[in-house]
Amino acid sequence: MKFAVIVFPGSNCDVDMFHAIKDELGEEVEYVWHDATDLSSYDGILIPGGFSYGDYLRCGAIARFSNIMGEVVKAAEAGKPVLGVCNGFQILTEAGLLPGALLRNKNLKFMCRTVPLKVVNSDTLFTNQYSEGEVLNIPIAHGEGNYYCDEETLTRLKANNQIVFTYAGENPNGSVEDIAGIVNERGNVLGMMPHPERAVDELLGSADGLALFKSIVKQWREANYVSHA
Ligand SMILES: NC(=O)CC[C@H](N)C(=O)O
Repeated sequence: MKFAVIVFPGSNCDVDMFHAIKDELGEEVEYVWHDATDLSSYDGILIPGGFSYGDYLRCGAIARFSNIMGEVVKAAEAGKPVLGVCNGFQILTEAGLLPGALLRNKNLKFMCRTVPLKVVNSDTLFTNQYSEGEVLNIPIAHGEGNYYCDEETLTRLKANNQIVFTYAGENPNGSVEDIAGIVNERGNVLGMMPHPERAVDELLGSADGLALFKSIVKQWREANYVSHA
């Protein structure tokens, strides 16, 4: 399986994401600069965290207009897995690929720590290697991680099982219903504030994020299995 890690000016988790895929997962991965206009040769699209365009005007608000985003939309429409972590999640909401918005943390501070994260839906292509209700240790590092959506959207998210992760301990940022990660209705676009790519080896303090990437690969291999019998 071949992944693209999209790099914007100001991305700073691109190297961690690349490392997670190449060294920990052992899959193919390439950096793709935000100016590129073709993602057709990639099977999975990863939008890493960081401070794209210095977080002006809002986190992700400028990155959403980069050339590459038209291709990210195409990939999502084609059913390819698209994962946005932290700034990546913010970009996906700004682009309209995921509902809702990420607001300033309720305490107005940048928060950087490992939090307990609950797997609410293990029936997605991103979470099939977890069990429902499992609690993971995954780092957060954000200033605008306070997930907000209106009542109608929340009702829809619940009805379609689109809430994938919630904060299991104290809600660190004020997110509606402790939401930490959601998928689109089709289930192939995941946005999450915590950083699974920073939790792929016990040496980093946790390896709980690795199964997320393994889930993507497992689903892809099953979907693209070619019998030579
Ligand atoms: N680690 C990140 O991706 C941070 C995202 C964004 N710059 C924020 O502070 O909310």
